[in-house]
Amino acid sequence: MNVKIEKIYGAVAAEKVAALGGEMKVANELLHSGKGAGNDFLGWVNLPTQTTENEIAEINAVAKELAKKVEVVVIIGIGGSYLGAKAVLDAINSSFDQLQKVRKNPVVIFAGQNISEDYIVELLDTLKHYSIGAVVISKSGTTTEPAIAFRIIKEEIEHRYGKDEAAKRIIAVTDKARGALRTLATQEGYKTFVIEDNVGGRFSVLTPVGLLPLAVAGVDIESFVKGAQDMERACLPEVGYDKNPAEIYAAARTALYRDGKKIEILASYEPKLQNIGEWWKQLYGESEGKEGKGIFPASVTLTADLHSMGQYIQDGERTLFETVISVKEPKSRYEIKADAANLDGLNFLAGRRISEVNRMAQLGTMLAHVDGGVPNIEIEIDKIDAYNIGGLLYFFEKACGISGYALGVNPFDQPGVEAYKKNMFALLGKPGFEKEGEELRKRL
Ligand SMILES: O=P(O)(O)OC[C@H]1O[C@H](O)[C@H](O)[C@@H](O)[C@@H]1O
Repeated sequence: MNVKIEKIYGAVAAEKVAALGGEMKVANELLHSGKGAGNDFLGWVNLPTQTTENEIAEINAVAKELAKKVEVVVIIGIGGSYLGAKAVLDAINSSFDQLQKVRKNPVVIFAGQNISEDYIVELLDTLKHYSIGAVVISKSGTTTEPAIAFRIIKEEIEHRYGKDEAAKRIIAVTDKARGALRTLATQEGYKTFVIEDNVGGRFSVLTPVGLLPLAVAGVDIESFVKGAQDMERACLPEVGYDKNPAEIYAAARTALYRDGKKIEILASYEPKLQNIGEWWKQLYGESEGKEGKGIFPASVTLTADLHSMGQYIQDGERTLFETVISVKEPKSRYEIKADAANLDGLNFLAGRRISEVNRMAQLGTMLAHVDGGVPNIEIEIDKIDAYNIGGLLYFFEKACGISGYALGVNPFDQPGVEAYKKNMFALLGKPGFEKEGEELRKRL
């Protein structure tokens, strides 16, 4: 991985960014010494190198067992219990995975990430035609959205296969002792995997939360973890600032934020990485957005969004900066052909690869945005595969911890998320919320 920050120097001087190196180092050291805020949630820091071959083998074995039985696996979860697996799966699988006629692995789909009645009914209707299983994921075991979806999918599986067989088609990933899902899993005899207490949801993609769904879908989780392990080593505080990708990225975005750039747009020219953006938004949004502070994380997929958001990025409020995930080499190869009529005038591209056109679009856009007052950070990965994506996600986690400490917040809590939950329960008349419900209804 290469983190290139030269294209921000027009907005903040190189010396100003470099001067933050020491501060980033201190923040990075805090993540390892455990002396910073939220230090009971630092289990993710050394997680990749602590993951054993046995743990990976067990996840693969359980996934294989389930995959043998079913055509479709419904992964139920929300937030950190959903976005990581979704992001990696989309990045690694064929863009048209669900249309493959010959398949080695079950189709993996997601539920519990919304409360849409239409979504659930359409899901149940579709599942009728397939042999199904489920992986239910909730760290707390009490989150409403996945709990509702699981209640419904569990009933469907039990109805179709009976309780005993259902217990073989359902796997739970949750807290080791607490929460309704743990109680239920024990009672029903589900196979379970544990999310350790010291790993927060948005930092849990390298635990069974991410690894199990990925294994079910046939992703090489060994390489995924290996990529994260190598990145863990590359981002250690012992690695000098100049060579430390997480510290460099954290310094660049911190410098820009302090200089008035309040919005970071994560961009990619590979549509498969779109959901990496969604995962990244939770990671940075929940970690930094508190106490009236924090960079607002947004994302775009280019070139598609150049035809929608491009205008704003080029000419709108100058509070933006852009971080581009660029990919050195595509997996495939396709050359544009010559056309005798050349009505579209594109024969000048004949014999050239589509990726070359994409590359020039990327380079041209970067310069246009920089000229328009949008500083650019480039995060370059070699290719989109399990190894490189594992590394990319760990890199973002590490840089997030460092940035959060530099911002002066606890990057590992999310107190603000409770506000909507309280109101929803009150409006739904949950026992214990009667008075709040009455007050809220008056305001509607
Ligand atoms: O895994 P769960 O406990 O179900 O939590 C799922 C998600 O919902 C919460 O409200 C938090 O804001 C997220 O950080 C978390 O990832």
